[in-house]
Amino acid sequence: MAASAPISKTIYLGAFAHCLSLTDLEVCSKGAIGVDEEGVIAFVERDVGLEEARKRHEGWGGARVLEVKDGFFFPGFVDTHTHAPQHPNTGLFGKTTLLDWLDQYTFPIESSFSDLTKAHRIYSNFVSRTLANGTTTCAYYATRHVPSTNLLADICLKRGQRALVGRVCMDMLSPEYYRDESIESAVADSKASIEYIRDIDPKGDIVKPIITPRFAPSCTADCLSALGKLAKDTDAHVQTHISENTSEIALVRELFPNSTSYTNVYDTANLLTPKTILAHAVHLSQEERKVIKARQAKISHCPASNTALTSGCCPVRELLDAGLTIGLGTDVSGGFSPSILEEVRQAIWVSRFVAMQSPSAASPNNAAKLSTAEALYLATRGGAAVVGLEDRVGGFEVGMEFDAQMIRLGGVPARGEEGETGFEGAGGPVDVFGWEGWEEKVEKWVYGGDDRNCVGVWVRGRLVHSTGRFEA
Ligand SMILES: O=c1[nH]c(=O)c2nc[nH]c2[nH]1
Ligand SMILES: [Zn+2]
Repeated sequence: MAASAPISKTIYLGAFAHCLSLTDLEVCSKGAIGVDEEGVIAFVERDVGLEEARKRHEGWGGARVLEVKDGFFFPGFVDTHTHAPQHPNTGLFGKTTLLDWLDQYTFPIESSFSDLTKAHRIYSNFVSRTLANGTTTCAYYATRHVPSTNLLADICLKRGQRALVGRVCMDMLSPEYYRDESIESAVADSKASIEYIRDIDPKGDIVKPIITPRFAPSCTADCLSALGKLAKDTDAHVQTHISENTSEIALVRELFPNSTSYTNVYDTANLLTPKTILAHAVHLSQEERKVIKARQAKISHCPASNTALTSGCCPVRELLDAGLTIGLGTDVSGGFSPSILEEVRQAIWVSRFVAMQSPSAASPNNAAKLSTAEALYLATRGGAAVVGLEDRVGGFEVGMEFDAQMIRLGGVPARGEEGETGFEGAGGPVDVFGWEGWEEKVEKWVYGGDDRNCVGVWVRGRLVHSTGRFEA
């Protein structure tokens, strides 16, 4: 499955689902998606069999055919915010909240990434884990070490996962043992990593660098400004955290007394650009939302993390209504899962908690609730827009690149045989009885599925993960 192996022209046959807009999920029970040798979608046919699809498309008679049985194709997920070095801490947060969690769990593990052997083991494992969960594009925080940050980019490129990889900058309020020595060294190290990543993938088709000030409390104003200048000079993406937790917001107020808001701290440093990803955005004021929209910066919604660290319930409907561009982020290891499907569920749950916070408990604010279609949109097209790939990935459209996952619901080995456990042999963790409509099958996958249902993953038409449960 080398990322550089040539690919053959393929017709992906069978059911597919994808989002047409925020609210509109198309589920096609009998489709044919033609993908050329460059991994670009050449045609999308609905309600046709193989012979009809071939007849309609000259030159596709000899194309390889890959049929999905008992399932459907779905666009690859986009994870707009996660921390690869925190993977060993997944599930470990106890009763901490953001600031004590950073000291207790996060800085110690991240600081150990000066060890390249350890970094190789953990990063390889995490990239495998995210791919196995259908993540075809991922915005990664690494650590402040240049060699291991570059190694993460190497691994993503080799495995064929699209990635934004960021070397973390932090020149204050972090422990002595894990801090940039100076603004100059923070900028020079960031530059070195940007250059390395642009060197290994000059067109940025698979991996790109992303400038990564950890968050305002761990960067001086001068460091933030220097990174804003670096973003301008290099036209690179930027990622940081914003307005995650109320104690953090109070700390920012204390550390930056001349700024009018958390958003204003980044805006003053010229860090809010159309290529900026702001993770969390739980407690933004109306004014901050307006500034972020005006700068066309993007939001990564990280519901599992926000609940685990009791940071708050992000009012996603309000952010959508304010016109902001939003994707989902696993935020491992604040978040407890590397799966964007899990974030889809968590985003839906959190929207319901927001709905139940309405003044009348007897009548929830239904407008706040995200539908399944909306959450899937955030996981695919929304995320693609957050990382600047909205014209290339996120849906099945002619001219887009084929980033996809094959979801199987039936026919996958069951966890028990009939008679022994009572399971009827349905696939993975989702029981399908045969009478469900396709929309219902998608719903069942969203609420009950996991990586056992994701049997194949493609990036630009190239197979990058397979469980061996289908014939390629
Ligand atoms: O969820 C988070 N994870 C982190 O590692 C982090 N650092 C600053 N703020 C943060 N928030
Ligand atoms: Zn984070």
